[in-house]
Amino acid sequence: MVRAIVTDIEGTTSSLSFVKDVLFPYSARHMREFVLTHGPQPPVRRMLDEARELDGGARDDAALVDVLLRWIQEDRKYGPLKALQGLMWEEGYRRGDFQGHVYEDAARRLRDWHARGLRLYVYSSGSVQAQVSLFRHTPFGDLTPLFQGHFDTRIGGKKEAAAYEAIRRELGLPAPDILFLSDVREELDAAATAGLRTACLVRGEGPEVNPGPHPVARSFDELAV
Ligand SMILES: CSCCC(=O)C(=O)COP(=O)(O)O
Ligand SMILES: [Mg+2]
Repeated sequence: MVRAIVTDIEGTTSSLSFVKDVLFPYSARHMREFVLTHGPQPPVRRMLDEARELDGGARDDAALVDVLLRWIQEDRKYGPLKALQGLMWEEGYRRGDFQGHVYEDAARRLRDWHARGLRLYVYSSGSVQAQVSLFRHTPFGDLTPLFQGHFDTRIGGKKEAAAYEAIRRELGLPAPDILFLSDVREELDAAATAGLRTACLVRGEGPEVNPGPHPVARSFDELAV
């Protein structure tokens, strides 16, 4: 029996184009000014130092911004980049520059599952802060009360079975009681290796999705939960 659902965001609850065409360009446009303005603040400084370490070069902030902009273009899922983006996006949501895109079927079924007592979690490469901001500012209102917890890549990479084992331990449930939803075959393979149930969302947006052996759903309405 499914007792908990862990969901990906991009391509699953939310459209690829919102992330690629709204969020990523927004963070690219604001990166330089954000680093100059907030760089001296200790939490931002730590993120910048981590980014510098990852890049391997002792660069100044101006050069580091160029590295961060390249990482955005290359869709790198690096922790410090994701943490910086999360802070910038929170400003964007607060200013009303955009709202968090969530498919109508996802918002409705998440509410339904929550009302039925299922435990709901998010696992995304976006930072926990970015996840909370997105679900707090949706056209369907604040969806954050639906979730019992959030995971980002601090628990491990989304294509690594160990990350799903760690999530299972955190949830304290047998693996077959947990359903993981994603639009990426390798993420689903990793979750299945850890013993979780899986379903592949095929939203019909972007490149063709190869679901492999995973059950396919075109929307949350097609999930048998
Ligand atoms: C929290 S929304 C932004 C998601 C993001 O930054 C990203 O790289 C997409 O990651 P996902 O694991 O949701 O595919
Ligand atoms: Mg995804």
